[in-house]
Amino acid sequence: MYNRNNFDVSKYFIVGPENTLDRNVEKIIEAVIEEGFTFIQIRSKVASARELIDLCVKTSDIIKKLNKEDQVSLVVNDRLDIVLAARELGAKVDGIHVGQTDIPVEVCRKYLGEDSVIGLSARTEDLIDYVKAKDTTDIDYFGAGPLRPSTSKPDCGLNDNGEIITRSFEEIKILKESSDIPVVLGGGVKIFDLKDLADTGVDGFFLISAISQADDPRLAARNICKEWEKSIRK
Ligand SMILES: Cc1ncc(COP(=O)(O)OP(=O)(O)O)c(N)n1
Ligand SMILES: Cc1nc(C(=O)O)sc1CCOP(=O)(O)O
Ligand SMILES: [Mg+2]
Repeated sequence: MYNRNNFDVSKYFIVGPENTLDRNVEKIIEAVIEEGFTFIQIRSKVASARELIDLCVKTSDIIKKLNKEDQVSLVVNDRLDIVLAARELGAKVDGIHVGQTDIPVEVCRKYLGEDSVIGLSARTEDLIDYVKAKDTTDIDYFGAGPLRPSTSKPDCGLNDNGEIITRSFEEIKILKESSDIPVVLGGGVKIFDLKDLADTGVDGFFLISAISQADDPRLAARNICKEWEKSIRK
C-alpha cells in the first residue's frame, strides 16, 4: 500500500507552516504537485501534533484527489508518532525522514512496516561510511547537504567550530557513485544549481525556500521542474 517499491525522489519539496510567509500551506503543496513535484516532506519544528496530523491528512487527500498516489510520495520529518496517527485517521503517509539525532531507522521500520519509505540524512562523509559498510538495509534513500547555507535550517552543515561546511559537486558525485540507494541533495538549492546537480548523477534535489518563499510558488515550482527535466536530459 505504501510506496517503498515505487517512489521518485527526483523533485522533492519540504514544507511546514513556518516556511510559507503566512500563506496557505496546503494550497502551495497542491500547486507544487500539480507542477510535477514527486515527493513531499511535511516538516515543522513549531507546529503542534494536531496541526501536523491535519496537514498530513490534507496532503494525503490532495494527492488522492489528483490521482497521484502512485507517483507522489508523502513522508513526515522526524515524527514517527505523527505518521502513525495520520495513518490511523486514514491518511496515506508513505513514511518518514530521519537524521542522526532522530529515531533510529530500525525502530521506524519496526513500527512503519516493510512497505514504508524511510529516508536518512547525515553528513556527507558519514553517508559514505554507511555506503561502504553496506548498512542500508532499512534505508530507502539518503538526504545529503547542504549545497549552500540554508535560511530554512540555519544549523545545517554546522561543525564543532561553528563554521558552516557546504558540499562540493565533486563530493556529491562521489557519494552518488558509491551509493546503491538513491541520493537526494538539498540545502540552499536554487534553480541555477540544478544543471550542476544533475551532472553529479544524484537522483534528485530537495528544497524549501526556493518555492515556499517565492512571490509565486506555483510558477517557481513549474520553472524548477522544467529546469531539472532539461538538465537530466542533457
Ligand atoms: C531529504 C532531507 N534531507 C535532509 C534532511 C535533514 O534532516 P535532519 O538532519 O534530521 O534535520 P531536520 O530536517 O530534522 O531539521 C531532511 N529533513 N530531509
Ligand atoms: C531540511 C534541510 N536539511 C538540510 C541538510 O543539509 O541536511 S538543508 C534543509 C533545508 C533546505 O531548505 P532550503 O531549500 O530553504 O535551503
Ligand atoms: Mg531530523
